Amino acid sequence: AAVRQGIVDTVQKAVSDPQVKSVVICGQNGIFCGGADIKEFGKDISGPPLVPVFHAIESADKPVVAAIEGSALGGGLELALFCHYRITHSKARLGLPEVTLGLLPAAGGTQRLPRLIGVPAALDLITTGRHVTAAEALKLGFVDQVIDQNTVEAAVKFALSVVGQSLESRRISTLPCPCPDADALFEGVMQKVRQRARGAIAPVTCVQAIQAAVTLPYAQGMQREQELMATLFTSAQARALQYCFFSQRVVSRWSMPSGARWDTSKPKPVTKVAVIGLGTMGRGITVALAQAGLSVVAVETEQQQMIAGQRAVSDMLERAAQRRGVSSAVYRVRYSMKLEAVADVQLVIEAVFEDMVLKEQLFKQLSSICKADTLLCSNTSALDIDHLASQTRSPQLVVGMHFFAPAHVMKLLEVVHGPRSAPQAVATAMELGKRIGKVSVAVGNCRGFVGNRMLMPYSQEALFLVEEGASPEVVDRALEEFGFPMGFFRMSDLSGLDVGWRVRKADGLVKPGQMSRVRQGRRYCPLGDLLCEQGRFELPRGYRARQGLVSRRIDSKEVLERCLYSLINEGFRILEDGIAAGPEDIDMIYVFGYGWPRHRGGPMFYASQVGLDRVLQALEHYQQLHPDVPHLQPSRLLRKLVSSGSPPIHRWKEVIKKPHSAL
Ligand SMILES: CCCCCCCCCCCCC/C=C/C(=O)SCCNC(=O)CCNC(=O)[C@H](O)C(C)(C)COP(=O)(O)OP(=O)(O)OC[C@H]1O[C@@H](n2cnc3c(N)ncnc32)[C@H](O)[C@@H]1OP(=O)(O)O
Repeated sequence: AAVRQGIVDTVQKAVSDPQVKSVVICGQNGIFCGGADIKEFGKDISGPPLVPVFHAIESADKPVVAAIEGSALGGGLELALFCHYRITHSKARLGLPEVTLGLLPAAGGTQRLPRLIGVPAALDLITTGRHVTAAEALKLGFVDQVIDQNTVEAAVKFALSVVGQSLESRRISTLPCPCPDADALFEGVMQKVRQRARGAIAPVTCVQAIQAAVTLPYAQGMQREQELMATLFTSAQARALQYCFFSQRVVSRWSMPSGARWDTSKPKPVTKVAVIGLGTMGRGITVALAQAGLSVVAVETEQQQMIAGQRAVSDMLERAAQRRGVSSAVYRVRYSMKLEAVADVQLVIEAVFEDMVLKEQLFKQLSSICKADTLLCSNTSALDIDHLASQTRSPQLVVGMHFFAPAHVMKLLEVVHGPRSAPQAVATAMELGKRIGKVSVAVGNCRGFVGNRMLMPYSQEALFLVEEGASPEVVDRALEEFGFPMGFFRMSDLSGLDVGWRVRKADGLVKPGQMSRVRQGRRYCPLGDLLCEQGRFELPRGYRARQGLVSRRIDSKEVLERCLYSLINEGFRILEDGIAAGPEDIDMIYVFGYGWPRHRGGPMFYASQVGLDRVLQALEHYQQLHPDVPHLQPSRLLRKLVSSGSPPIHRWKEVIKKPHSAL
């Protein structure tokens, strides 16, 4: 509000003072403007409206120049688009990212950008919200000059040089908005956006607003923009997306149950890293590290795997180099078939087959080969980090670094601390994650950590629903309509049914050829095992008949409640156990690692929006119907939160109080 008031007062003064011949608008400390303060959005917005004063800038009879350094995003770029000229530093980033916050650029962005750069380019920028470089902005035509020197000085010089020149063609509101074949264009774009948006309303509303720029005169288009913004501004999706924006930053300020924190633990410098194992995960991890400029030693002891792995890594790096317009020689990867090659690295990431005995041996060997202060990390997706640590001479230097496939693409990294992991080891892994562009979340050590632990009840419910009569398609359709890119069954098919089968075997749950539906004292569905054993895909009907199960009609409400609420319930247990520091950590893991739709904020945020009492009631209802399913038993924390009046999510920590490690 204070910035808006400052802009209004100063612009009015500058425009009306006859002694002022031209005006330059710049930001402080090398940043033009990151846009509206998102924290103001939840409340009643105070301070003056900006659009009228922005129009006063455009209609001024003296040149107004934006000097853009750092960022010009959202309302910041919209302000610049009202200026007559835009001079930009080469390192600046520009964009209209409102769609990522569940909004649209409502200070004229949807009406003015298409007039300046054409409808197709504006549609791309506004519906994706992507940031562009100054060079791309120049090419697209929404900045006038890109410079490497002092931007404000250059803008002042320029502003003085154009005093007295006609400003007619510089007023974007007066430009036409031509769009040949508009109907076909918008129909095609709308279809594409709907498909990509998976239920998010903001991208679709952005398209409607841009369409108004084509079909309506400027003033009416501006009014339509306001009306459409009003439908988004207080929406649940906007709240969820803005929660995600802040949560992504909250999780970087990690803490451990011991009290160790991000701001009191200093990471160790890391320049040279080793990756052990060149399977799918090892390849992706090697590429991610090399792309971030680290020197990587990739070790694989099996010759065929080494040949295939080396080729795959080289291909990926070659493509990355082409995209960046550099030679692939900038990437430093050395390959070796001997473990001794890791002797001088500062950090090792083990990515061998998911087998505890194999990993135990490897950690023992690494502990004797590596320097005493080398950090030893495991990419295991579920195994006990503390047990691996106990194989080494420095257990405090062992942490989990759980990547998600494909590791050079997926944004999530779970950094797993065991009870003995030193804060510095966690700080180093978190810092490395940040350096390679990951959203890193620090979590405690338990079976499956956070993400996979919560996936267990979710996947079991999906299978139980099929036992009871739902087809895999019905389950997947409900989950995909909710916003997941893939339902449980499609996801399992893609990642390989044998992956889960191997985990269940290791847990002693698989009894080949046996149909028993109770294992280890609880309900179990052997369908997945039977599929793997027999290689069959049309199994459920015959299976139900053999088991004497009577099929019933299952609707998408039940699919969602049973799959999602049981996953959420496990999330509450994770919070109770101190495995995750807060609900934001769980939510970012699900948004960045498991395809949870971002516009629904993550499972814990979703629970808070549905209403904790409703989640509790539904769990109680299903638990009565299925008393042999322990994961439907509502967690203590959920009950405690409901009996504390279901506080908003940012106040859950007060109810959780002192977290403790279960181990
Ligand atoms: C002068 C014009 C103002 C416009 C005012 C408009 C008033 C509203 C009426 C009209 C409505 C028009 C519609 C306009 C809507 C918008 O403008 S929505 C906002 C659009 N902008 C963004 O989405 C930018 C978001 N921020 C970023 O992308 C990045 O933060 C950055 C700016 C590129 C900087 O990145 P980096 O250097 O990596 O720092 P970070 O760690 O990300 O951020 C530092 C801290 O700043 C907080 N923060 C950043 N942006 C905002 C923001 N827009 N609002 C509130 N807070 C923000 C961020 O949370 C960090 O905080 P801490 O975690 O506490 O350190």
